[in-house]
Amino acid sequence: MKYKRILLKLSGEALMGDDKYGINTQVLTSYAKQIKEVADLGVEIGIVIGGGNIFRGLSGVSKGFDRVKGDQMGMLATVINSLALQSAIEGAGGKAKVFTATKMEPVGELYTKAKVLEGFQQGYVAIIAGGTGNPFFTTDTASALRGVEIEAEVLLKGTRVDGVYTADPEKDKKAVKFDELTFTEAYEKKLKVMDLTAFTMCSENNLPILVFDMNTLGNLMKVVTGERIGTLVKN
Ligand SMILES: Nc1ncnc2c1ncn2[C@@H]1O[C@H](COP(=O)(O)OP(=O)(O)O)[C@@H](O)[C@H]1O
Ligand SMILES: O=c1ccn([C@@H]2O[C@H](COP(=O)(O)OP(=O)(O)O)[C@@H](O)[C@H]2O)c(=O)[nH]1
Repeated sequence: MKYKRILLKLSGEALMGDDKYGINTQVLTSYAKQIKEVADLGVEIGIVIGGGNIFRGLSGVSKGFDRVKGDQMGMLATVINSLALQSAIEGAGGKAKVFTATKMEPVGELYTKAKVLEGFQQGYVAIIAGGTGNPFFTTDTASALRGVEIEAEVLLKGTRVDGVYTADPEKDKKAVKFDELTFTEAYEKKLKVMDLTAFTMCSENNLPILVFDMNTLGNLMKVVTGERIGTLVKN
């Protein structure tokens, strides 16, 4: 096994699959299955999930919402996705707890590092919901923060592209994939791996990021067992 403790960031937008909005059951089930398989190996898994499939604070602003309210709506959207994922992991026969950045009992327990580590010892996957709890941040930043806090060995960014490219592969067919690069290279080449706040947090705290395609069944297992897929970004 390559990693014993991971922080998995799942994009809310990827959860839509081919739908226009919300949660696609097939994608959700595939995520849950992959997570359960890896948890069964004894890997300790913290998960931060986005909310872009339901609501993004910035898009609220264009509709006339106050930014802070919009961001709070976005953070609540991540809680909705987290509950769906918890339910799907349980449906697949696994064990998962939801922790929230702000008080929300009985929806989830208030997040603390200690509670997450205790959950790991009891064999639970820890879904850490509600972003950072603060507006003007993203779930990328929340995943960097929680990853550093829980002392994960790597931040696995599961998304719908299979790594970091010389340009956005969804827009530029000639883009070439990197197998590995440093934080400095990614920064200088202005490659969109994560937003800069998240990126800096990882770099300063020496938390490597591995970007990989989570929408292909079995990929999470490959990553955790050390098969070289995706792109590794490190110091
Ligand atoms: N240099 C790049 N390498 C890889 N993906 C990129 C790059 N630039 C932009 N992207 C885009 O970033 C997306 C992945 O980021 P992610 O945060 O998971 O998506 P979202 O912002 O939709 O939640 C991809 O769908 C891809 O189109
Ligand atoms: O710490 C956080 C995390 C998220 N958000 C809000 O939640 C929304 C959904 O998160 P994100 O866009 O990161 O989700 P993803 O792109 O991964 O679907 C964001 O647009 C923000 O409005 C926030 O305000 N603070």
